This record gives sequence, structure tokens and C-alpha cells, in this order.
Amino acid sequence: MRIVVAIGGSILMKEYDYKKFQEYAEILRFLAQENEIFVVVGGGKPARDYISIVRDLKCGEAKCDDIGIEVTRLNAKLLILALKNDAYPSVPHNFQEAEKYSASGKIVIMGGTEPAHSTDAVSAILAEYTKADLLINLTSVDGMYDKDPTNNSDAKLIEEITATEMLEFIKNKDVKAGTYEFFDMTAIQMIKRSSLETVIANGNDPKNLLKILKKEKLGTRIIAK
Ligand SMILES: Nc1ncnc2c1ncn2[C@@H]1O[C@H](COP(=O)(O)OP(=O)(O)OP(=O)(O)O)[C@@H](O)[C@H]1O
Ligand SMILES: O=c1ccn([C@@H]2O[C@H](COP(=O)(O)O)[C@@H](O)[C@H]2O)c(=O)[nH]1
Repeated sequence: MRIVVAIGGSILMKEYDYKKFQEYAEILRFLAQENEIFVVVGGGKPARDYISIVRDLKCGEAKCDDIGIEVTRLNAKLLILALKNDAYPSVPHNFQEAEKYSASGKIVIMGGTEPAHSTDAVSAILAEYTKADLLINLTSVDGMYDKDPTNNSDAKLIEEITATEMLEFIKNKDVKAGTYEFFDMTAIQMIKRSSLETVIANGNDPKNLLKILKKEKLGTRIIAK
């Protein structure tokens, strides 16, 4: 099976240490024995910190995105180092490179590509580009809720949602560098147009990846219509 896994920077860089990278390396190495794995890594707090400096320098949103992309690539590099010989040693900067590197048989790890979207969108485009069988988006909460669960204790987890409903849900959200909100518009459009099987789940425990592949009910499933 060909699988694209998006791992939020909010998970990998939560503690600013090596442990999550190492835990993920173990699980990804195991999965790669029987699957073709692509990973897209987000920027997390370091990206937002860098972006805020560029914003204060009044360089414009695209330059803010640009610095965010650099940070996602740095995080991708850390995961490559954790995977040692099991990962392709370079971070692809675009989808062609990702596909080319994957011919090595190694796990391909990338960050962002170009401005104006988040790594959620990169993972969805990559899934479309490589005709992946499954897109898994791992974030810091259990899935998509009817409202932000961090600020609303009564928020309810949505177990299934169509891409069209999701588009409606996020249509008025912020689209500034570093704040493409919970799931960005481009990602959902890709999921919809290419009927990508997609699950959003909590990535704080990397073993959730195994549970998703065992078809355990976890997180939010996006129905591509
Ligand atoms: N409707 C919602 N459902 C779930 N989470 C939401 C929702 N609205 C806002 N959020 C927030 O989205 C956050 C997760 O998205 P966020 O973009 O921070 O992380 P990520 O994509 O995992 O990592 P990063 O963007 O840092 O690489 C959660 O902390 C949650 O508070
Ligand atoms: O392809 C991309 C990927 C990322 N960015 C910018 O970087 C930040 C951090 O990425 P997250 O996925 O949010 O962690 C993002 O908010 C964008 O500002 C980008 O422009 N293009």
C-alpha cells in the first residue's frame, strides 16, 4: 500500500527534543517493510516563531510562508536523521523529486513546497500526485471537532465528514502564514477531487498509525464528496 502520512510540527516539536522523532522513526521503519511511505512534516511552534519575526519585519505574507517552509524542511531533515539509512537522505522540494526519491525504496520525508498553503495541503497534493491509497493526517488533537477543542470543553469529535461539509466549515477561517488553521482549503479540495481516502487522528501517540492501518475506529474520516 502507498501511504502519505502528514505529521504536525505541533507533535514532533512539542518538547523540542529527539524522542518523538525516534518514536516515529521506529513505527515508520516497521510500516515501510510492507508499504511505500511518504511523510510530510509540519513546522509547529518554531515555524510560527520565525514567521512572526518576518511579519514584524513587514516583508509580506509570501515571505512569511517562505520562512515557514524552511522550518518544515528543517523538521523533515530531523526525521530523516532519526530514520538513518531507512530514509532518503535529501528533503524533496517538490512532488517530482518526492516521486523520484521514492524509487530508491526508502522512506521519503518532505516539508513544504511553495507559499500560500500549509503542509496539510502538501500531503494531500502528494497523495494525489503519487496516487496514494491512504492519506493520514496526524495532529495534536483527536481529529476534527465541531469547534476548536482547545478553547471549548464541550466540543464534539466528528467521526465522519464529507469534504464538501469541511469546505463549508472552514470557509471563513484565517489564511495567513502560520495560521492556515486546523485543515486548509487546498487540502480538502484535493481530497474531494481525487477521492482520497483520508483519516485525521491524534499523532501524540505514534502507535495510532498502526491502529489506523488495522482499521480501528480512530479520529475523523473524510468522505471524498
Ligand atoms: N474544528 C477543530 N477541530 C480540531 N482542532 C481544531 C479545530 N479548530 C481549531 N483546532 C485547533 O487546531 C490545532 C491543530 O492544528 P495545528 O495546525 O496547530 O497543528 P498541526 O497541523 O498538527 O501542526 P502544525 O501546523 O503546527 O505543523 C489544535 O490544537 C486545535 O486547537
Ligand atoms: O507548502 C507549504 C508549507 C508550509 N508553508 C508555510 O509554513 C507554515 C508552517 O507549515 P504548517 O503546515 O502550518 O506547520 C505554514 O503555516 C505556511 O505559512 C507554506 O507556505 N507552504
